[in-house]
This record gives sequence, C-alpha cells and structure tokens, in this order.
Amino acid sequence: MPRESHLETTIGKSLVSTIAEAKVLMVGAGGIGCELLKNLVMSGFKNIEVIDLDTIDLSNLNRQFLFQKQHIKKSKAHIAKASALAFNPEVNIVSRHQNIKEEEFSVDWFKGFDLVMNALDNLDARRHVNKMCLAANIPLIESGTAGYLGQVTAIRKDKTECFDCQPKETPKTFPVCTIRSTPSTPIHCIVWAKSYLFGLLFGNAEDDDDEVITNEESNDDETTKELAALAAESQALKEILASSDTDGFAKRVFDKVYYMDILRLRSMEDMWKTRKAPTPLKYDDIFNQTEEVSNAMDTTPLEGSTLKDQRVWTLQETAQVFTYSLENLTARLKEIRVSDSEASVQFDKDDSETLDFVTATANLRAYVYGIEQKSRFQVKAMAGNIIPAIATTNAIIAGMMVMLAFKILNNRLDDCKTSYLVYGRHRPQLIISEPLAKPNPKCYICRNSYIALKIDTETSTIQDLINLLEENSLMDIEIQESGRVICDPDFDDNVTRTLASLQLTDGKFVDVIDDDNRKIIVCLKHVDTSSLGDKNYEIEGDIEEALEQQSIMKQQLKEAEVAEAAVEAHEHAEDPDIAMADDNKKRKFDKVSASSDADAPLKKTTLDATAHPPDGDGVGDGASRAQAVDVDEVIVIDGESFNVVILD
Ligand SMILES: Nc1ncnc2c1ncn2[C@@H]1O[C@H](COP(=O)(O)OP(=O)(O)OP(=O)(O)O)[C@@H](O)[C@H]1O
Ligand SMILES: [Zn+2]
Repeated sequence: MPRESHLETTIGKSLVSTIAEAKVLMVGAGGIGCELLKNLVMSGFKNIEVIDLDTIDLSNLNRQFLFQKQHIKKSKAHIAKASALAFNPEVNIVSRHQNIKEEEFSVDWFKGFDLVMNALDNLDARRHVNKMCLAANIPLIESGTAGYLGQVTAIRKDKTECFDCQPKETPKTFPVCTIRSTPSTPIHCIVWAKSYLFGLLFGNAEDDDDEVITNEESNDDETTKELAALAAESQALKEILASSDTDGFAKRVFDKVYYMDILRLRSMEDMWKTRKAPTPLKYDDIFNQTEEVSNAMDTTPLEGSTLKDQRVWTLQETAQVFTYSLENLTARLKEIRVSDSEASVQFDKDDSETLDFVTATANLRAYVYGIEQKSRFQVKAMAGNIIPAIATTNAIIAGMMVMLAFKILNNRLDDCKTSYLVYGRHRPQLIISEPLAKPNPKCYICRNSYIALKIDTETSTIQDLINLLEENSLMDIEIQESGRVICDPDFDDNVTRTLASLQLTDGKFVDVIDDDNRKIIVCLKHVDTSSLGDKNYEIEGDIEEALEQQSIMKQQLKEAEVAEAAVEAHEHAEDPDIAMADDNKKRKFDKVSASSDADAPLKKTTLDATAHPPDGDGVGDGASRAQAVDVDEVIVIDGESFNVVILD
C-alpha cells in the first residue's frame, strides 16, 4: 500500500498533492523542531529546508529524539535531516548549520517557500523571522513551549496579528544596587556572579546580552557616589587581572572581591541600619580553617541527595572550585585572545567550567551576606532561567503545527486558530483555542508596507536614493535604518555618501517616512549598475499601492484610537470607581519597572521557552478566553478526563 494512502483518505487527494509540492522552511531543530521534522516527513511533505545554528548537547537527548549519544557536538540541522530521512527516504531535505539571521537569507530567499515554521527558543530570532515573513508575504506558523504550557498560531501579513503585535515579556530586571551592594536572595548573588563578575573577568561586563541589572531606582546622591565607588572597584579588579600569570592570582582576586570590597561596603554604615551587614572573607582563612570559618562550614548534604551536583558544597569545596575554574577560564580567555584580542568567554549553563565559576562565586557571595547557598544543579536552573522542557508538550505543539500547515496550504487561513496547551492549570481543558486575532493597528512591525529596491549599493548615494523615491511620490522624506537617522529634510550630512559606506547593503531594511507621515519599508537588493536599465534602479512592488495602504492603515489607527477612547470614557461614566482604580494602577505602574507589566490584561506569553510564562494572565488564562473556546470532544488520558478542542 503506498505510504500516502491513509493520508489521502483522511485529508483528500488534492491536499496531499498540494502538500507534496509545497516548499517548507523549518527554523530550529531543537525540542519542537525534532518532533516537527519527524511529523512533516510522515505526513506527506516532500520539500523541507531545516536550519539550526547549534550543535547537539548531551542535555538535548532526553527530548530531542532525532539525536543520539554518538551525535553530540554534531550539527543539529544535519543530524535531524539524516535521522528524519530514516523515517521516509523519499523526502527532499536541505539542512543548514547556520543562523537564520545571516544576510544570505534575504527576503527573496524567504519568498522561495510556501510556508515557514518556527521552532525557536528566543525572541530575537522569532522577531527576525516574523519580519522576514511579513516582508516576503509568506505565511508563518509560530510555536513555543515552556514546561507544560505551549502555544501555536498562524501569522499572515495584513490578515492576522504578527509576532510583534502584542508586547512581550522581557526578562526580570534588578536594581543595580541590590545586585552590586545589597543582595538579599540567592538569585541576586547568581545574577551578580553571572552578569557582573563573570563579564568583568572574562569578557565585557557592559555588553552582556541578557543584562538583568538596571539602575532605574538610583538617582539620589548617595547612590551616585556608591556607583562611582563600584566603578573604581571594577577598575582595580581589572588591574589584578593583568597579573593572572603570577602565583597567587586566585587568592588576589578572591581577597579583592570578598574581603576588600566587602570591607569598604561595611564601612557605609547607613546601608546596614536596616539590613544585616556582610562579613568579609579571606581566602587563606578558608584553607587555614580559622575557627570562625570552620564553624560556618556546611557539610550536610541536601536532604535525600548524594550527587555532588545536587548538594550545597562546603565552603572549602566552593573555594577550590573557584580557584580551578578561575584559572582555567583565564587560560581559556588568553588562548582565544591570541587570534582575536576582543574575544570573550560567554556564560553558558551547559559549559561546565563557566557554570562551576558562577556557582562558586555566587555561593561565596551568599556566604558573605548570610544568604542561603544553592547546589550547582539549582544554580544551573536559576542562571539559565530554565523551566524543564517536557517532550510531550513539544510533541503536542509540533502536531498542532502540522494541522495548521494543512489548513494554510489548503487556503483555509480563516479556519486557523491560536491554540494554547494549558495542562496543569487546574482547568478542564487540555487545549483551548481562539480565532486568529486581527493585526494590531498600532503595531510598528506589520502595519508597514514593504517594497524591494534593486540598486547598486556600492555606487549609489543617499541623494540618488532620495531622488528615486521622490520620482515615486515620496516627498520630503526621512530615511532611517535600525533606528539611526540616515537623512531627513533638515539633516543632509550623508547625502553624498554611498549606501554601502553607511552599511546600507544587500538585504538591509530602510524605513522611509514621507511628509504625510506614511512609512514604507524598503528592502535593499544590491545589483551591479550594468544589470540595471536607464534608471539605475528597479522597484519590485507598487509604491502607489503601498502608500495608499499606508493611508488606510493610518485611518484604521485613528479609528481604533477613537474607539478605545470612547470605551474608556464609557467605562468611566458607568463606574466612578474605575477612574480611581485606573489612577491607582497608573501610579503603581509608574513605580514598577515597565517590564513586569503585571496588570496587562490578556497578554500572551513570550513564546520564549527560556522565559517564565506569566502567571494567571498568560498562556493558560482560560478565564477570559473561555467564551471563545469550542469543546468538541472529550478524550480520556490515564483515567483523567480532558476536554479537547478539535482544531478543525
Ligand atoms: N537564530 C537562529 N538561527 C537558527 N537556529 C536557531 C536560532 N536561534 C535559535 N535556534 C535554534 O532553535 C532551537 C530551539 O530549540 P530548543 O528550544 O529545544 O533549544 P535547545 O537549545 O535545543 O534546548 P535548551 O535551550 O533547553 O538547552 C535550538 O536548536 C537553537 O539552536
Ligand atoms: Zn504586528
């Protein structure tokens, strides 16, 4: 019996042949990606391109079933392809061990696919693929899981919400003084070790990409002085680093960080009026086991755990781990700096030396401040913001992605839904779903019109670009790229420069805003002048149409704002308490960092496996969504009953 016969019976011959012809791009071959690729090759897809920048790690094997022990350190994309072909050798799979953000994956390249499916784990890559799919006008299926929670949705330019239509949660931040001077919980010590000390010793503390320290609460005089003192301390530590070759390096770093700096902090009496002051700690005292220190040593294993990873190390063990990991990481840094003087070592929870260093330094700080110390295993979870990944969650989400793919390829976008896996939230449904939302008229990403411009970026100047845009009805324009202003009617410093000299090269997007405040995003495509006609440029897409669409969108935005204002005014008129509640909320919001955003109603999750799902009003918030849910069937799993929404 041919492989497709069951499929034909289920979804019909015509869809089976559409699927067989479709070209699908899968971004990410991790937890969801492995499940998804297996599903795709088993459900009639014949042309799949899979891209992943990473290699396989031991910690992936418990849930990424296309990978086995012998594949560790090999490319995820290549191995995923090889393993998936074993399920169905008749599929054409192209695998790429690359970053989807590389320039070669241009809008044109995206246009070569009928469908893109994201199986990613970070906001940055998701945002990029979202933008590329909008620019190429290709449908995108977006997915995400966090522990038992998951969600999947479809995105199509001008028809649905895009990935950026709703604000996303950003990682929690801590005030700088809490981290640098007055920690009170283990996470404060871990953040200090990972985002401050680690960066200072092995990289550039300032450019840590998931910076979680903010100084928004620190405007008074006292704090400014404290920050200046901390900066001087950092400088002094850098000077010690210069002597990393000489004996006693670890002791010097230790005594600087845990003795000298702490002594200075202790001398600031005001700081400790309402808090317990830290106790300075000397390296030699740990090894000489002064009475005070030996009494403080905690040698009791965590209850029920004997593995070294899972018990809190003694103070002496901690200092030993500090010494060896500091020495090894310093040597590693020196080695990589031979070929690149700017190189740095990055913290990675799966890199055991970096994890050792962060565990040891965080626990030493915790000891100094009288804070509970954590096992290496616990530090790994906290430093990596890890919510355990669940294979079943990934499998369910990957299955739903294929269902959405069927509908999209069958031209039934209107039947697609956003679905949420809400297991463990004490609700009767396992999956709830709601219709795809319309684009947010205020969205800065999808409420734009995209056109492609073929131009010789090496020889054309900004003035050439202005001229050709004026020829196409865009008058008195401002041009921006990634937030930097290239030119505007009052700023012409760059007009004689070539596009390339301003890094406006192939694949770059520039924002063009006209005097009527309409914005068009122009995607640059570099071509040699010789291959262009008389005009020296070629526009793909219709600018007039794009401008008209912009006017319509502006009108929609105005209408949405008027409607919003009317609803608000109505609510206030109906209920005078709302005005006061709103006022209180505003005041509260002003105080709380914007990123915590706890009051936002119906906010969706970040779809970021590394981010904590919002409690109560995130993925699993069935309460306010319940009306939108159709429960079509009840299935029984392990004796428990769940209502299941059939996606059809
Ligand atoms: N910019 C990118 N280009 C290509 N692939 C990416 C990009 N960003 C992330 N990925 C890939 O997306 C996949 C996401 O999978 P998953 O969430 O299971 O992460 P993981 O790294 O395998 O697991 P964990 O983070 O839990 O250790 C990863 O394999 C990652 O390499
Ligand atoms: Zn949007």
